[in-house]
Amino acid sequence: MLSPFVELRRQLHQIPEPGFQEFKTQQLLLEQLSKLPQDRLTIRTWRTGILVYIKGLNPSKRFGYRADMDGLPITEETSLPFPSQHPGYMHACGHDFHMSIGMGVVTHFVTNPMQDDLVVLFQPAEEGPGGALPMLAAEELQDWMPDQMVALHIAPEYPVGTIAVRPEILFANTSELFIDLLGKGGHAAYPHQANDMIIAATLMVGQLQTIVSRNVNPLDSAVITIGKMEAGTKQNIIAEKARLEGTIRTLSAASMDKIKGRIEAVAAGIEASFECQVSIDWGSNYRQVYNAPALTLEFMDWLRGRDNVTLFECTEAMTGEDFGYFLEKIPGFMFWLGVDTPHGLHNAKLDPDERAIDVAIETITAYLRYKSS
Ligand SMILES: CC(=O)N[C@@H](CCC[C@H](N)C(=O)O)C(=O)O
Repeated sequence: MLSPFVELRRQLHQIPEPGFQEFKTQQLLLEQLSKLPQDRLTIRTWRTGILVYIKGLNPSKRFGYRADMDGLPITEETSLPFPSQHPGYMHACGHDFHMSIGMGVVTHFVTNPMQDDLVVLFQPAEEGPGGALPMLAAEELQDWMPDQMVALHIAPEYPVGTIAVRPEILFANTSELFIDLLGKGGHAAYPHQANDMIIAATLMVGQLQTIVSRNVNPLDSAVITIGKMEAGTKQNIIAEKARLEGTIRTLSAASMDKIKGRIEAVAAGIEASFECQVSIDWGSNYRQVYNAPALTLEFMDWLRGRDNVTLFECTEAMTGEDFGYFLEKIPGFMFWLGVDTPHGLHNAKLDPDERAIDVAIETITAYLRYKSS
């Protein structure tokens, strides 16, 4: 028999939706919540997100667990019997896991309350444009603000039963990057009468790749990835426009500022040499995920005494997470949950091991009960 939370994960897996369009996801979660005993439960919605309050027995503080909700624009290539029913979208970053674990935590505490209160936040739009910052500012959260936050992220590279974490920085600062190049289109046979934005954009991609290697201190990790490039309309027309879409990752805020300055300088150079216009949009920016040192070390010590999990002290990762905004305001931490699959995050074949769902629910509920006693 499948655990109800594995079953829920499979239902969620079939309905991945873009950020702030998680309508079916919200409805499914609300339906699940309505089946639970209601005496300790208060539910609020905010945009496509959900805030769930579970009253404790004799509360003196309020804990928070956050699960992100959105899917990614990826066409699923798994051979799962419950694939995405939304063409071109997939839960390829584990948010289906994060939500079903969140529901497992809610279900546990409505039937076995702890001393303290708990707020479980189902947060939209983690992949972009970022739901954490506006959710933190939402009226619906102000009188429910937790005193401590916990969140997790699935980790394909670790076996089931592994929890990987570290104090201080876990994930990088991020900035999206959208670059539009506007030149002059023309006939393929008359390049001297046009400004070809395919040539300008490809040169720009090459120049962007020199920034990390030449301008950033090698001891301070940074990444610039261009993940999408669009240009042109037909094989014999010189492209008037090109667009590059990417992301910047840095461990330090200073490197982020420096990289942005260098990108502007590269753009000015391309404008001068191609007599074109280059405009840059930094999209959404996420703060680093900074795990509160004392709480994280205490969690790690507590994990060492558990026999259903193995603790691994990991290094920082260049992934980003808008949970960093929660940790900027509220002490807490994020950890990696091992789900043992050869395919990485954002891969069309990602197939995390569902046994990790119960491991996570058990670990989070036991930890919160320990903290609440
Ligand atoms: C855990 C994870 O994969 N998070 C995403 C966050 C994306 C932030 C933003 N859209 C960007 O691309 O900068 C990641 O790609 O790390």
